[in-house]
Amino acid sequence: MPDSAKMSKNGMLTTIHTRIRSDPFTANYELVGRELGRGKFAVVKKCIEKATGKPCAAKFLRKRRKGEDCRMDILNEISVLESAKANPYVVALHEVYETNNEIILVLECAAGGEIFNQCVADNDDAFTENDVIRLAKQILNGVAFLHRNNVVHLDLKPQNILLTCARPLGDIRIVDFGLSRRMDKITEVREILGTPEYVAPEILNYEPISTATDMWSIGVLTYVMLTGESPFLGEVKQETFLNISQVNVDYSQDTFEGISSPAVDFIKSLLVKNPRKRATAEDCLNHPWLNSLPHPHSHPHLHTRSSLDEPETSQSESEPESPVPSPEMDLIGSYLACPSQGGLKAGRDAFSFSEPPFPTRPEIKQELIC
Ligand SMILES: Nc1ncnc2c1ncn2[C@@H]1O[C@H](COP(=O)(O)OP(=O)(O)OP(=O)(O)O)[C@@H](O)[C@H]1O
Repeated sequence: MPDSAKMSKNGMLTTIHTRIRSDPFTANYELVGRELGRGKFAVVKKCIEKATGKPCAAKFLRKRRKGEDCRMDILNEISVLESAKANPYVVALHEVYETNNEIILVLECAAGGEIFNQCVADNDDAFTENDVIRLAKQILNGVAFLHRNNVVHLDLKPQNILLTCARPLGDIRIVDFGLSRRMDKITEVREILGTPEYVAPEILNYEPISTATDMWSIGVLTYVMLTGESPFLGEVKQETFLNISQVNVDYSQDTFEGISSPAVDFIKSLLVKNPRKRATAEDCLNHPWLNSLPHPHSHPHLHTRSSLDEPETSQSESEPESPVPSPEMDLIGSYLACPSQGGLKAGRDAFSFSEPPFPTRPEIKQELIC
């Protein structure tokens, strides 16, 4: 049965076309191996489709969270996945099952795990600059597709960019659309979204969000992929937020040793406080760094493994143009940012707080994302 509902005022899309199955998931899939990962309200497990032997990833999402029914949030995630199914860099959704307590998304399995692991690796598994160029093009291809379809991801970070294969280095898959929003019919956003190290200054300042909000996160992501360091990470969340709002970034030779200057220029075009002056995904795809010849050297953090001998995968040429025109993205809504719920874990978790780190706009009623 198709499940449909209205667009909610905060940009959640809850009309879906995928049939929600009520027969037992285990009748059609066998769970195998260990957990692939988990988030706050979901656990992801590897499974095999019995009929075909195909490996998949089953994301088990709890419908009730903190005493609230969050089924609509899950429908929003499904809806976004559906709208991005033509893009090869957004994880594919195969099927959806529903039980009393959970909704199970059967996803394409990205067997190479999170790029986070290679970002923090200090050995031969770390990325070279050429690897980062190839992966950044793929991330931008996926994000440009979302943006053309008026979708913002709002939680882009190394834990949500997966690899089809870690060695040899495969292609990326963007996952976790739990915080994603449609930007066209949105009237107001009064939620706290994102992950401390990756959130844009406009979120901390209660200013409108837009596709540019994702672009800031891509700037942070690229910095982390190239240097292995998180540019705004402070000892405590308040320090992280201060670093973000002051755009306090270390572009020193020391940090960027062995990394080309177009790479630094690329990051600088994204870590711009004013969202209107930030590069768009299309701008980035045309940036000289992504269109340069292979770089002969790598940062010491990155070592020397080269991706040059690995096959190039399909890029934007294969992707159909979206018919949806770009909307005005700049008066979408306001975020209310709130303070810490404990120590940072190198950006693993999206945040939602109980009190703001900075003075709040009194007229904004706080609504926590569940
Ligand atoms: N398709 C997939 N293939 C392989 N691993 C996956 C897949 N989807 C998710 N994972 C793993 O599970 C983790 C959690 O998934 P996801 O981020 O979608 O869950 P979440 O509960 O929405 O997370 P969060 O609390 O950060 O919002 C991912 O970081 C990743 O490691």
